[in-house]
Amino acid sequence: MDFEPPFQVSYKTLLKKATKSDNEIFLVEEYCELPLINLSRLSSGQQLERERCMNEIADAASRLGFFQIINHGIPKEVLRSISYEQKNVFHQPFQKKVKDNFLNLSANSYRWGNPKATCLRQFSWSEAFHISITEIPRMTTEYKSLRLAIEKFAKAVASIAKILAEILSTKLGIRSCSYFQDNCPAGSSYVRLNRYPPCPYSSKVYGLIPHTDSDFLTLVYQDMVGGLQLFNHGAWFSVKPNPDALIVNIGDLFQAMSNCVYRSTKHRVVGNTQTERFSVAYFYCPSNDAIIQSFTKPAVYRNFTFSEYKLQNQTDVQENGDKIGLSKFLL
Ligand SMILES: O=C(O)CCC(=O)C(=O)O
Ligand SMILES: [Fe+2]
Repeated sequence: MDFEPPFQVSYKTLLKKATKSDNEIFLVEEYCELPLINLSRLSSGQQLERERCMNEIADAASRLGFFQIINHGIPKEVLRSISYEQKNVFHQPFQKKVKDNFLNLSANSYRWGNPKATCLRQFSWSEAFHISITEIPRMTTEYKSLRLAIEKFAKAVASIAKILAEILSTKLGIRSCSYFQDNCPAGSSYVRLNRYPPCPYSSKVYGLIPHTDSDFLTLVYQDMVGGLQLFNHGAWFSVKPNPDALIVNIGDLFQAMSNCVYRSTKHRVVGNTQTERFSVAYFYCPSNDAIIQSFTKPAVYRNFTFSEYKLQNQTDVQENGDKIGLSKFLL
């Protein structure tokens, strides 16, 4: 199939190790029931219902760093349309997808595998379009329906991200917090379209390597294939797909800002030998010069700007093949 990235050819030496290794590291049997939060209660006329809903959100963010939301208000059509369009774009010929001006996005927007990986555990058997919200309007008209689908999805999810961020900061005891309003303009966030092609070594090679997200919050819409796993109390658990839910996870910036009250939980994706998998992630981020500081004292991490954080992560990936993250900013 001409749309498949040439993993086997380009990463031959690395993948040879997978055929030799009999270390089946991803056989996770256990499912993790993510807290399922009904967001419609936020607009309930009853104060008690609203309070309960907000407490559940804060509780899930601190216990697990992951939860699911239902009745989130995103029209089914918006989700159906982004799913359809992302499948279509990933099924374009590989030679087209790798061209710098494909979709008229910035270079390096399309990613596959990991050119910096020096060993299997740094390698991801997946492809993605990483898109800054500011780039969406200039996407090529040839893919107008994709552009519209991303635009609608991003707009709907952005408003949920902002509401969740404000609830989480209120629950830290911060009153009338305008931080997100002031520091997270719509254009600073990102959408990432993910595709996990069938992988012949799926029990030995990651779909997406274990990582934490470098943002405040991530919202993910996934198909029904499954493969997302999270690390909790020393073990990996699979997340059961729910067609009506979006997954929310806390990113590093909220962990820093909350002095570790909210958890940026490590997660990964395990591929499938037979079936391709799709997901769309929305990363709720501040502007580059926003200062990330803890709301409460004493602080666990030193203050840093978002661009400083991204630069440090990039350097770490260059030098180690992997992100080190917040531990570099401990006081
Ligand atoms: O595909 C998924 O379910 C998760 C994707 C993810 O973790 C990411 O893009 O950061
Ligand atoms: Fe992630």
